Amino acid sequence: MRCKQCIFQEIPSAASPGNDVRIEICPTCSVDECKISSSKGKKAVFNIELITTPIQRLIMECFPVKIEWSEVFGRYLVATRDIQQGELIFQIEPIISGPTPSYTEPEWLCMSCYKATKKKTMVRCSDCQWPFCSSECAEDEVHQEYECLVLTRAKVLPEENYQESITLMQLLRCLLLKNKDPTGWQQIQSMESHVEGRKNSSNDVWERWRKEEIKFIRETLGLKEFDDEEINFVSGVLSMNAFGSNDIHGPKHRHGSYLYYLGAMASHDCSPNADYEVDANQDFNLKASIDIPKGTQITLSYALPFQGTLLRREYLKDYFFDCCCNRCSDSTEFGSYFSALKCASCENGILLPEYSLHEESPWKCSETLCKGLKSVSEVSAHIKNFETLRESPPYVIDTKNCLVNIENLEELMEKGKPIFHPNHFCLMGVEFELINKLQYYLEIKQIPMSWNDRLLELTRKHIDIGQKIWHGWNDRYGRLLFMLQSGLLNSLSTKCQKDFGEKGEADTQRIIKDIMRVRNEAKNILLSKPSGSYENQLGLKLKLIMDKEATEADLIERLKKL
Ligand SMILES: C[S@@+](CC[C@H](N)C(=O)[O-])C[C@H]1O[C@@H](n2cnc3c(N)ncnc32)[C@H](O)[C@@H]1O
Repeated sequence: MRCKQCIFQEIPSAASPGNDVRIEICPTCSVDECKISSSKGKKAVFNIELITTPIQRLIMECFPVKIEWSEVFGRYLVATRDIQQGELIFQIEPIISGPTPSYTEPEWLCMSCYKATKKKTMVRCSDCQWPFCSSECAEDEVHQEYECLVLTRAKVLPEENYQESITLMQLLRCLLLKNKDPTGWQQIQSMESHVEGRKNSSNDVWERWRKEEIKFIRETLGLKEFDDEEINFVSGVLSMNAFGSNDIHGPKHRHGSYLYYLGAMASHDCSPNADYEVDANQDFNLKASIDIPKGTQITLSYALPFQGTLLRREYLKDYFFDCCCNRCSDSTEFGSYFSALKCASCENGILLPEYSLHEESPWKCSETLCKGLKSVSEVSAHIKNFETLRESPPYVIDTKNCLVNIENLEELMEKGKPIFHPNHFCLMGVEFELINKLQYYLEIKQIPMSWNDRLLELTRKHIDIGQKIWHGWNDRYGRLLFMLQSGLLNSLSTKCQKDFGEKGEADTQRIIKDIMRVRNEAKNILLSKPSGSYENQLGLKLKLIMDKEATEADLIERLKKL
């Protein structure tokens, strides 16, 4: 039997027969007796066999997480030792993965890597005719061993109902685990599926979808061995536990969905202390965004951290819990005022919910003498109206004419300013788009000084507010630091042309120090991202620059030559 914590140490003990063994801890790890119990209140057992396979590739001697259980969270991950910011906590292989439909890509997806594949150049499976982007991908064993035979036998071609079939492909693969991979199947059986919650939900989308799934598996594919309940359960597991590939900025986005046993144990927090990446091998990499002390719960964000509390909590209802994390409990969201509105009844007041965890709470003005008040539906309507405006011409992204876009984005923000606090997520969402546009102009060296100043102003603001709501290392923070250093460098090169070595020298030295500091942090964050991702490419670019300009003196030399 292996140690529950580090997984690697064999424990000399008489394991009880069957799969469920009492948890034992090796002397290296020795901590208190584990208190894991199942959510259904069964006795405290944990099937260690279930987690040995996916983590064989772990290189750590002592495993840095353990699973605990509470009434509120169900099972969750806890740090078994201090974990450092940026550290890879663990890396695991998926139980199973599958494609997810893409509403942005007009092409089909490769059944192996899930990237969009051009119909002209794709390779079809010689048996079932489903698409692959290359002959290498067409060798995919999962496809051959799992759905290929079923699709061939049922004569289901990609040409027919492609969107529906592709949406259900991972469900099919999961169900086929039952015979193909009993360990994976057992892992799935232990996962949260909220079957009852989905059944009783007032949202009739679940019900309609449930019928579609059953029809596809049992009728279209003829797999009568799976009954409604089983299909329902596995579908719930996928909805609650699967991870999307988060490489949306990469050169070729994978439209994939991945199920990981230990990954699925991470609980949610709107200001999480960890982040994940699905790497090129489809492995799940859990990384610490901040220092995580021993005994702390390790959390991910299931919702978008760059949305306000109302929207995040609404989204999390699909996971069947009301989020009560520290960020949701604090109406100011750690002093960021990310959801705050301006009071319409006085000059300086801001509107915030009186009771932040209470859905129907009125939003009240912060000024003691002001009676300014809005209902939650009025607040939601403001957000909805602004989002609708943002998605309508001329404010939608116009890739052909970026110049108009910058002016339009500024104009859109002007429209929101009378309603929202300057740090409101609606305004900051538009600002972030603006930052990216300005950065584009900076890269092609067509940025006037006034735009560079705007880029610096916005980047600093987004770093400051972003770190309040999502502390530490994350993709957005890394990208913002990259933009900040290039904006600073640009301002310095213009400044140097004017007064290098004269009255502005102290100022120049300060900016140079700033650039070196920002570059170092940006490089560390960006290079920790999976190779091939947009962030990693930025990191490599920065590394090249930093190799040439390793010291402040190198940077000054370069500036002098400009
Ligand atoms: C991906 S699973 C996490 C593992 C799950 N707790 C288990 O025991 O299998 C997601 C589910 O965990 C629970 N959960 C996660 N984070 C939570 C939180 N912050 N508050 C309450 N429940 C949470 C919810 O039931 C949610 O649907």
